[in-house]
Amino acid sequence: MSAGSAVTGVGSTGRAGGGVVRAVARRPLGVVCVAWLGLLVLACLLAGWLGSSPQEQDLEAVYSGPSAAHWLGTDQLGRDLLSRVLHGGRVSLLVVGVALAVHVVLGVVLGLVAGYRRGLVDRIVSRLADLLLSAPAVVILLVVLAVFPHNEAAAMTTLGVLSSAGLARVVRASAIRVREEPYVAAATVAGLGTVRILVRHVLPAVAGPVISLVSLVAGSALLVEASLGFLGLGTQPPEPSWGGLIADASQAIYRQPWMLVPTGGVVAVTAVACALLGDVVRDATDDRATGEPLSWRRMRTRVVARESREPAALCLLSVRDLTVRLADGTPVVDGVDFDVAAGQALGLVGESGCGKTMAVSGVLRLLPPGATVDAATITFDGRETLGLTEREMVGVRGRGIGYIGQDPVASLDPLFTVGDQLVEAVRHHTGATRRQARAKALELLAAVRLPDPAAVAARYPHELSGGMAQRVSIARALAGEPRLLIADEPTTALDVTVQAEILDLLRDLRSRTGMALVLVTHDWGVVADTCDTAVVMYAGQVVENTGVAEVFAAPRHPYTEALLAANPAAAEPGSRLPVLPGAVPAPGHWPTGCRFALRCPHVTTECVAAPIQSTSDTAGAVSRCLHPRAGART
Ligand SMILES: Nc1ncnc2c1ncn2[C@@H]1O[C@H](COP(=O)(O)OP(=O)(O)OP(=O)(O)O)[C@@H](O)[C@H]1O
Repeated sequence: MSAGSAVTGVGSTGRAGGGVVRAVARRPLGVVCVAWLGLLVLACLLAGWLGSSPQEQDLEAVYSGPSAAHWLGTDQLGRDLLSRVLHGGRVSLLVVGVALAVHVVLGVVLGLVAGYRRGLVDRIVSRLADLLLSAPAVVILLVVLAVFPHNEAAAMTTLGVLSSAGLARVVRASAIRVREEPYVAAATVAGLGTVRILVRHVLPAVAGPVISLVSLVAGSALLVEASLGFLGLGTQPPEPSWGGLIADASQAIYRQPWMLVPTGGVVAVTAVACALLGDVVRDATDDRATGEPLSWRRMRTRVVARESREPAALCLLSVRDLTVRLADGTPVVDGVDFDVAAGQALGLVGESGCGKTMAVSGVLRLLPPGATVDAATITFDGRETLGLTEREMVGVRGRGIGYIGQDPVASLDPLFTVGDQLVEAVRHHTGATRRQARAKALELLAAVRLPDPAAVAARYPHELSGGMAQRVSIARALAGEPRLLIADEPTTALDVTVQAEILDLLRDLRSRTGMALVLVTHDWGVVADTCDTAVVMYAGQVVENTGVAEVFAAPRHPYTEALLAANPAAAEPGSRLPVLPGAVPAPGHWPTGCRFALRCPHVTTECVAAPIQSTSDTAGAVSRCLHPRAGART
């Protein structure tokens, strides 16, 4: 996805992120519906002050039509209909509120948990939802009312439970979509716990569908309540309820047909207003769903520790024999070893599809659903991470290892301002008060060289340029003061000038904070300028691991040599750009022997006969080649 399209896609999301309320307020129909419902609720709440008592009888004026004394007329006992409609509304709206509260709490909690956690929880919730949706609601309501006669609260609670299944399904579907958004992955990498991510990032993003469906259910619940009252199963006379008033009016249909207008009218108009509001909210929030999910996802990764192999002593991060398999068992990273010392910068280099992203994702344990991580060891800061639970990994990510990705705008939650997101990260990592976190957030924005931090903090992600957004995501990654920052092609989506600024910033931060850096890139210029060590990957394997000066002076592996020769930055002006012919074999189609053999000008029969093992020279430089290039030390 180009930077431009990313900004556009997130921009539309961000616009709606200003709030469902603002989106609805821009639609006249929405304003009318909200105004009607708001006024009605207010009038019902103030019924005691607005009209006479609902039981006060005026036997001189039974069945009267609208008049100055009785704006909506009177009933069979001369009681004021306006007063009875408003007092009846209190009862009806209260029990509808009970149904909605149960509906929302159950539906949202079950839907969020099922959609976000997936697996067994999802299957259980889905089956439960199927069961509730197939249950005959009317029969169950009648049974409940038989057990609890005239208890509308019990009936409405049951209705809330039965209808929550539909909401749970809608929320589940939204949560599945939202959890694949890069900003949710970024929040996970920043070390935020599940509940916090659900409440802070997923819940606001599913607010649109939830409000839309709840409005529709409110209309239905109102009709059910009115029907129960009409059938005499609900609130009993002389206490007014909307259903009871309609029943009274229907009995006087020949004597005073007008009575049906205010009693039936208020129910009909309110139910229609709820339904229309649901439609308006759905239309207003539809464009919120347009953010394209990227490949980074929140995942439950199965981790397998192989037979022990010693991690490198004194290394901040030590990875041995890291293998990552997709859900179908296809390996995409195969036996990768590398070490990062404290304060060191390591460049992970290779063509697209070589497994660089998957290797760092394996370390962070953030992989596509169903993927597995096998390794002999992944030690961070002296601690083996393979045995850590997901909860313990949350502590490692963010505070121990920060992460910034390729698409900075997409990694920020479009629903919150930059300031909110930084304050959240700082508070999460440091436990600071809101005020302290705010001050720290501004410091971080200044540290990543953003002019006028206060103004930037007030902006939404879609109001930032790509370079600004990347600085913000670096600031957020720094909130936990990580000892290691993994930057996965952090400048891919940026133009050349901004690329240089961001790399300069990373170098500066590294020298100021002593933070180690793993930089995933395919740009040798970036490696030369920023890194101490180069790890070259090809078809899921490390084919060369050596110091940066050494790799430029004497590459050992023919792939490294070819990759360096194809570096456009080293091309002579006016000459044809060098290219590396052929393509990286796809995972699942790796040859048995040397994986570079098909593209290698030095290939021999023994290269293709059996897998090639890594060897290291006296200085510790590693290569995976039977015929290392001239100049290589032995
Ligand atoms: N979610 C996924 N599902 C299936 N295959 C995937 C997924 N993500 C990556 N792959 C495959 O895994 C292999 C390694 O991908 P990876 O993204 O790690 O490569 P990379 O070297 O980082 O490339 P790039 O520079 O393009 O990001 C590729 O063949 C890719 O197609």
